[in-house]
Amino acid sequence: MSALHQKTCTACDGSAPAMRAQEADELIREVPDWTIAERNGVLQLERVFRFKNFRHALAFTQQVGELAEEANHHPAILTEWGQVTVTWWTHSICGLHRNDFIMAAKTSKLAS
Ligand SMILES: C[C@H](O)[C@H](O)[C@H]1CNC2=NC(N)=NC(=O)C2=N1
Repeated sequence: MSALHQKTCTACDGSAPAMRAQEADELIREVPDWTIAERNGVLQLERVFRFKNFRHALAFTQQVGELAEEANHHPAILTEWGQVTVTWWTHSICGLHRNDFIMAAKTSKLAS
């Protein structure tokens, strides 16, 4: 089976059920640098990427934005001096979908 970062997001029209915590706990093993957070009852995937200054953080932000546009799947991104916090979840289902784990793996690949 190919690695998660090589997979493509599938269409998610909002009819798919949000992933349960147990399933998310299994998939997180494939993206161990990411954390599952719950905000307002919504499970999300989050990782902080560190950079040496704001310019590098901004360049990474742009790369993540391009990745998101290609996949038509979009994260929340907080860009600060020296760090970028990327948060993935699927808005249409108010929770996690396999797509979020694929995007997390692709995001990590950008930074490696
Ligand atoms: C119409 C368009 O396909 C949708 O609004 C997409 C865009 N990007 C998205 N990104 C994320 N993270 N979740 C969504 O449900 C989502 N929906």
